[in-house]
Amino acid sequence: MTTTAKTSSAQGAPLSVREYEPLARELLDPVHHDYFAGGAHDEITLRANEAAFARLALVPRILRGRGRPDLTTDLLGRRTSMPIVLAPTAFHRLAHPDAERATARAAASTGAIMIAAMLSTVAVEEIAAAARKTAGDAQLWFQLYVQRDMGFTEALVRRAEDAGCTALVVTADSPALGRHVRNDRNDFHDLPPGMVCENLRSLRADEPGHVRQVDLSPELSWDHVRRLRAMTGLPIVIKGVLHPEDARIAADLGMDAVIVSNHGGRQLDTTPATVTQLPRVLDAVGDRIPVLLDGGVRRGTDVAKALALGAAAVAVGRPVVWGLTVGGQQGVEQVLGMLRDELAHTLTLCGCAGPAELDRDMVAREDPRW
Ligand SMILES: Cc1cc2nc3c(=O)[nH]c(=O)nc-3n(C[C@H](O)[C@H](O)[C@H](O)COP(=O)(O)O)c2cc1C
Ligand SMILES: CCCCC(=O)C(=O)O
Repeated sequence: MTTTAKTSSAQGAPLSVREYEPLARELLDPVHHDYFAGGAHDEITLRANEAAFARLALVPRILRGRGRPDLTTDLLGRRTSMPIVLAPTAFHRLAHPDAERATARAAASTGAIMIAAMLSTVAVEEIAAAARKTAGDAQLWFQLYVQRDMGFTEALVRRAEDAGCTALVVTADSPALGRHVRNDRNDFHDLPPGMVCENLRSLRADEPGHVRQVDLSPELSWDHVRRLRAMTGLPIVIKGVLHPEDARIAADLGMDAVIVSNHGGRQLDTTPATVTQLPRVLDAVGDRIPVLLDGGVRRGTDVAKALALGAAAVAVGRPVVWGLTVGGQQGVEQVLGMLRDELAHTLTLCGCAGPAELDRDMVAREDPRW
């Protein structure tokens, strides 16, 4: 095998997930690229998420004769093809005209769970229809920013239920919108003409689905979540957990899972990298409810590290947007396929028959003094 081949995207098809980013950047309006790529304030957390994975080392086991790994995973009582979920990301029409429909088809054809964003540019019913047409058993979770107007929140929940979504993902790290220097500089605060948040459309003429209609409020509390719990039989996942105590409260209130997330570094800057905070959250609730993680997952080895520490699954945000931008449905399929194949390869090299065979002893922290 030669080792001269350049892996740069200029040489042909991308060979790694990261190689999709510069390709997407070439295609996107620079203002929209900044929106997708950016993080809050100094983007310290944005960088920290990826850097923390690089500081962890995998310690493989040898000669265990495990054969080819099986990636199938149970999440919230249902089987999924792999422990890699599509994180909710808003505004897919900025990336590709097929928008969330393409993402949903790609997730469905890969057998992966898509978390549809409340702020999607295609209505949840249409996203669900696209997914189901591709695979009858496609699983869609619905991400919700709980609105203080609980009547409106309930209307959204009913739409998600009626569309066949099988879980609600409540984003809890956004009592205010993160400040993005890039968006401020670009004066990007709403969608361009002709695009709206389809799930926010209402019959009122002054509410045609503008981003500014979204209520991100510091008044939101566990009380709202309790009311949501009483409102629906769907499993509820709390996204944006960093403090172990919050994970404990979520479990006490009957939540079905939590996602350790700092919103991809887009909310409070200087929060810890998610993978460094994961063990603390797992120590608090890991034996009670599944703990997922997102932020900075770019390689199968990153997935394996999070799983080895005890995550039930990971979610990916920006890589999906890059794939969508570059190739619509096919681009997202390629990105998901790469992560799946890299995870399978990593498990093989670690001597594991499946994600469940990874354990904490197989991850070591690289000591920077060595
Ligand atoms: C462009 C973009 C839009 C996002 N929109 C949402 C959203 O509407 N709701 C939400 O809960 N999280 C949103 N997120 C956060 C993601 O769900 C996820 O936490 C984050 O992207 C994970 O980090 P990663 O991009 O490094 O994979 C968004 C992230 C990005 C990059
Ligand atoms: C009001 C836009 C919020 C979408 C979002 O969550 C993000 O861009 O991170």
